[in-house]
Amino acid sequence: MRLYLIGMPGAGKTTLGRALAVAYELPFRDLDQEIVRREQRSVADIFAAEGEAYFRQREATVLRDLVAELPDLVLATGGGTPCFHQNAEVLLETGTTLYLHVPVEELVRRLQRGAATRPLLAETSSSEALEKRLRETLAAREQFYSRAPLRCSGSSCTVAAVQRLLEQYRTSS
Ligand SMILES: Nc1ncnc2c1ncn2[C@@H]1O[C@H](COP(=O)(O)OP(=O)(O)OP(=O)(O)O)[C@@H](O)[C@H]1O
Ligand SMILES: O=C(O)C1=C[C@@H](O)[C@@H](O)[C@H](O)C1
Ligand SMILES: [Mg+2]
Repeated sequence: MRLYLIGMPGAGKTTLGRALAVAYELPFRDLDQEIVRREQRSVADIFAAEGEAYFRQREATVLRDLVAELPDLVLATGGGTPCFHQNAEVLLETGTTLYLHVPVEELVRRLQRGAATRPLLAETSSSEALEKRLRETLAAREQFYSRAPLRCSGSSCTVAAVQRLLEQYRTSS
């Protein structure tokens, strides 16, 4: 089985993905970390040196490589992954996608400290600016995120809750 976690930066894709991989005894990969490993430089450095278009190309390629390589997988995607290069179709066609929906106020709390190191949030100097950027980003991305057949919200995104969701989904489809 392949399980893909999508959602905004700070939604908890990596944290929950790791825990789900342990629970299901499946390999875990984090798409951002795989890109960093292959490029031998940070996401911020890739954006700074090559620009976003280059990063999106690498993201699309590494996603497809991982899918081809691993029939069993829990994958934490990057925040923008489903929004570029038909990646959403790859996710929908090759596994089960779960959208982690977290209110913007909570994302601001989680991201406030690390925003400077995130290329797309870097110039948000105040929490108001960060909140505005996150709201705009979510509004643009919701159409991609909401294609996921499974969704959990805020504090209900626990391992046990996702396991129940997956079980219901499997028996109904
Ligand atoms: N359910 C949760 N409740 C509260 N804090 C959480 C929860 N899940 C994750 N966090 C915290 O929120 C932050 C972001 O979590 P995480 O890195 O898992 O998110 P992500 O969706 O992978 O984000 P990124 O865009 O950086 O890849 C971390 O500091 C993490 O400890
Ligand atoms: O939301 C985004 O577009 C991004 C989120 C991160 O996971 C990284 O993939 C990168 O910083 C871009
Ligand atoms: Mg992550």
